Amino acid sequence: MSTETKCNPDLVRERAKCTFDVNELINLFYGSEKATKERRHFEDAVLAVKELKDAIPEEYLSHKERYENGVRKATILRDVYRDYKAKHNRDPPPNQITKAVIKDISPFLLHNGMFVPTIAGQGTPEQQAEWLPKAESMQIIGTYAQTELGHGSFIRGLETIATYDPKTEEFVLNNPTLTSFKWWPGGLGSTVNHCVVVAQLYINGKSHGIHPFIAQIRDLDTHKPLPGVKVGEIGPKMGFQTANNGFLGFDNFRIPRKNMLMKNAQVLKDGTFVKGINEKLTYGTMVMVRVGIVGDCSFYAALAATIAVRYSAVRHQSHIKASEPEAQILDYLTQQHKLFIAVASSHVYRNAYLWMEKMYTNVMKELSQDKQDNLPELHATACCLKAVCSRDAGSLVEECRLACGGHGYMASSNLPLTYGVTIAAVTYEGERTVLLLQTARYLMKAWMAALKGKVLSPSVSYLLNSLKESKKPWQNTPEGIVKGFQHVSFGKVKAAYETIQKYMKQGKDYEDAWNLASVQLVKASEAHSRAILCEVSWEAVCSSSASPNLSRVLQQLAQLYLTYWTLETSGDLLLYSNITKDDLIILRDKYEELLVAIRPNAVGLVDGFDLRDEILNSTLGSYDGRVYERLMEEALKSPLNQETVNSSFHKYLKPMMEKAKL
Ligand SMILES: CCCCCCCC/C=C\CCCCCCCCCCCCC/C=C/C(=O)SCCNC(=O)CCNC(=O)[C@H](O)C(C)(C)COP(=O)(O)OP(=O)(O)OC[C@H]1O[C@@H](n2cnc3c(N)ncnc32)[C@H](O)[C@@H]1OP(=O)(O)O
Ligand SMILES: Cc1cc2nc3c(=O)[nH]c(=O)nc-3n(C[C@H](O)[C@H](O)[C@H](O)COP(=O)(O)OP(=O)(O)OC[C@H]3O[C@@H](n4cnc5c(N)ncnc54)[C@H](O)[C@@H]3O)c2cc1C
Repeated sequence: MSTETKCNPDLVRERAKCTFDVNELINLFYGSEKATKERRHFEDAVLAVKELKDAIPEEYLSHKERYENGVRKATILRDVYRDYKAKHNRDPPPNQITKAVIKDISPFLLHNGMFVPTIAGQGTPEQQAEWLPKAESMQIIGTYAQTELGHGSFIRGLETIATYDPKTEEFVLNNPTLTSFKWWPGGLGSTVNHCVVVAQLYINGKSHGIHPFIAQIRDLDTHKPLPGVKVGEIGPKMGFQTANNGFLGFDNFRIPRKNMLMKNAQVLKDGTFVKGINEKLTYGTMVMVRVGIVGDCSFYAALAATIAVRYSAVRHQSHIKASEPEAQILDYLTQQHKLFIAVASSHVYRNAYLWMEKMYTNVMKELSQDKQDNLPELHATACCLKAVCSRDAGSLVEECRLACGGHGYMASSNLPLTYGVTIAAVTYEGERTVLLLQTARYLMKAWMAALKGKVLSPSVSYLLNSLKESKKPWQNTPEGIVKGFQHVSFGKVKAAYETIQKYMKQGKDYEDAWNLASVQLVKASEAHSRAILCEVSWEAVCSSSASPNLSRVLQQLAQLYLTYWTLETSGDLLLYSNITKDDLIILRDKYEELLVAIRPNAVGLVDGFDLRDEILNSTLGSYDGRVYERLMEEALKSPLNQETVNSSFHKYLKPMMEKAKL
């Protein structure tokens, strides 16, 4: 981090006010002092590579140049990872340094994030032995090709066909229609030479559902598409410009039988199909990534909050009191209301991610012992938390951007790009509504089990408790608020269930009744997620090992999250819990008190995310607060500023002005 001496004086004053040890917060957030040291050490190693520094901001590059620069840097970054592993005999620690290098999304994201994990999770030991060493060492580069032009959410409807030919012991891949073309996979455009293709399996004319296959699509030497492969890039998007998303179609393209990933289901040489123990295990990589996305949401909220809080400490505009100098905009309570929820939410998502990671690891362990009892709970929880955290994080990033006024609209603030990338997570890895409806299926089942008095899984056990105990008087404590959110979820689950029953009594079948109740079902899933986020984050704060000074601030942040959402969803609480108008007024006052209490620590709190200037990549958010200098320095990099008079003057403006004289 830069030294205090070069800092904007407002930031120096803010840091002096902080009531806790920022290093303690950093170590707590990242797990330990050792984890912080190792992460910083690795980040240093990456940032020391001169070739990874961009000469000019990426926004000035063409689409093609931007991609090529992305690939160039991704390959260098890959070398740094490899060297670290060779030297330390372990992978680099979790870090976000890719953001400092690639800025947008790496063309290797899908290779590391889904191609390798799918081979590891869906391949037999023999298949893993064959593919993993090549993939991990980057002898081959892959992606995860599932979504098609016509189908993304409903994957049973995928149209890519893999027909088994027992004579040659091969699968024949075909994309018979335009809508069957793969569309979206990252890296597919021009980067990868392999992919996991999710396709409908046909044996002797019989369909056996969707399965993952490994296909080599480009020649390893020339990189040309292999015969029978039509592949390309899908063009510019809201973000993800360097992710190199692509399309792909096969025309009678043959792959060996061993290329079907057969950990779950198998096709024997003679074409016998052996079903797996649970066909949904084929969806395993998506579950893992959904858990990871909750962690990503923590990062994006932290990044946007760091930029906006530091900027708000430096920026002065208008007066709170006419007699005083122009105020730091961070002193306006409305600004605190916009920003502190982003700081608090980052901690909430982080705790939820750690909680989900544990659940995921346990279920994977159980699955390896053929125990599937807790898989539905994992799937349902990953779906709703991914859906709610990504949407909320997108809104928080946008709010932080808006909170930076006009400068937040500058690409150099890094907030527009961050918004584009964060909001993508609402759609990828399962569209929000679709995932919330998956959780709703689970909630309806849990509700029916609760009605029968059965024991429920831990994450939904509150439904049974709420059913058994009549509503107790509202308590304006964090624990009381958590209970309140559980009552809301309980009430919404019950109402959605009863709505389905109502439509069925009117003669509708279950599917139509489900569709008619689906707005309520989505809301029930959201309420369930909110109850989990509140409970998990409050418990994490209460059981943390933080010192009293830090603990006080972390509790304030967690309470801010609880109170913010109580006030945001007061209508629901009035409907489904025993909260009263008076309680809400007390909580409104409490919320204002929390904003005021957090205010002196605002800069310390974002320093506690320990995001380096290179990761922030923002004129507004640097540690030293040299906002205006950086804005001007960045503006001067514009190619339009490299010449005094642009040729368009002579070509267009002057002729126009001269014509106007006639
Ligand atoms: C400062 C802060 C620092 C913080 C630092 C934090 C660091 C931590 C971060 C990360 C950690 C690392 C983790 C790794 C992350 C790596 C990320 C990199 C990758 C990013 C990728 C971005 C690019 C995007 C890729 C993609 O989008 S790939 C394509 C994704 N596609 C989808 O998601 C499709 C969505 N659709 C579906 O999943 C399904 O179609 C469906 C909606 C689930 C429906 O399926 P269907 O077969 O039709 O089932 P149903 O009939 O509806 O249900 C039947 C039954 O099955 C159950 N079910 C369904 N799915 C599952 C499942 N997965 N598991 C178990 N069970 C399942 C369902 O519940 C039903 O059950 P019941 O019948 O009992 O109700
Ligand atoms: C940036 C980005 C990167 C991606 N990367 C990859 C990748 O690497 N590999 C890959 O395979 N895919 C990738 N995808 C594709 C992504 O997984 C899909 O876009 C996503 O799963 C949503 O599917 P869809 O586009 O078909 O949306 P649709 O399902 O068509 O959604 C459109 C609307 O229909 C609604 N809808 C659909 N079904 C239902 C239903 N059953 N009930 C109620 N409403 C419904 C949705 O809620 C939504 O409002 C990526 C997408 C993006 C945006």
